[in-house]
Amino acid sequence: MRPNGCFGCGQDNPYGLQIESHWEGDEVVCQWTPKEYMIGPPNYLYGGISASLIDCHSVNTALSYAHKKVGNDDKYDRSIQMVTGSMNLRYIKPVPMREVELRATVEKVEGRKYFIKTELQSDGITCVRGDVVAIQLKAAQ
Ligand SMILES: CCCCCCCC(=O)SCCNC(=O)CCNC(=O)[C@H](O)C(C)(C)COP(=O)(O)OP(=O)(O)OC[C@H]1O[C@@H](n2cnc3c(N)ncnc32)[C@H](O)[C@@H]1OP(=O)(O)O
Repeated sequence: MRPNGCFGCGQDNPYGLQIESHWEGDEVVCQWTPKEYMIGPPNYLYGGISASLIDCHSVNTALSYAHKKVGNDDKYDRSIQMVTGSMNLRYIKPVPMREVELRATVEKVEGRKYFIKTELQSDGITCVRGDVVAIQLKAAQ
């Protein structure tokens, strides 16, 4: 989707995280590498960055799923808009300052609410687990 200034996924935001999420079977996956200034505790990623990664990846999963539901797999429809309604995170292990992988699944959809489960992994080990409710905006329906 262009133009896109979103801090999480916007390719047009030079200060953002610029994540790229794609389907892999029933999961939406993203590989991403932190910049050195995104550090929190010594040698580990700042927790707020993990939160932002999970937030944006989850909302984009819901957004893409909503497109698929109406048979639109490849073209961004600006009338379908999502925001984060709530997000619950469990920080299980500190996240090393190297490539991470995000893996999201759509757990269920209730009306305009999309329940997304996302794991942030490092070397295949789950470090942060997120439960996100993305809400489709009314005006977009
Ligand atoms: C380009 C890619 C975009 C990526 C975006 C990255 C993620 C973001 O940063 S989004 C920004 C952060 N989020 C926000 O600013 C959202 C602010 N909140 C709002 O705008 C509104 O409260 C909004 C849209 C969530 C809900 O408002 P509204 O559409 O009027 O909802 P409403 O009619 O009251 O409720 C609809 C349903 O959602 C539920 N709901 C409402 N708010 C929440 C919430 N915060 N958490 C969970 N469920 C909620 C309601 O219970 C209701 O459920 P049900 O139908 O079962 O009764």
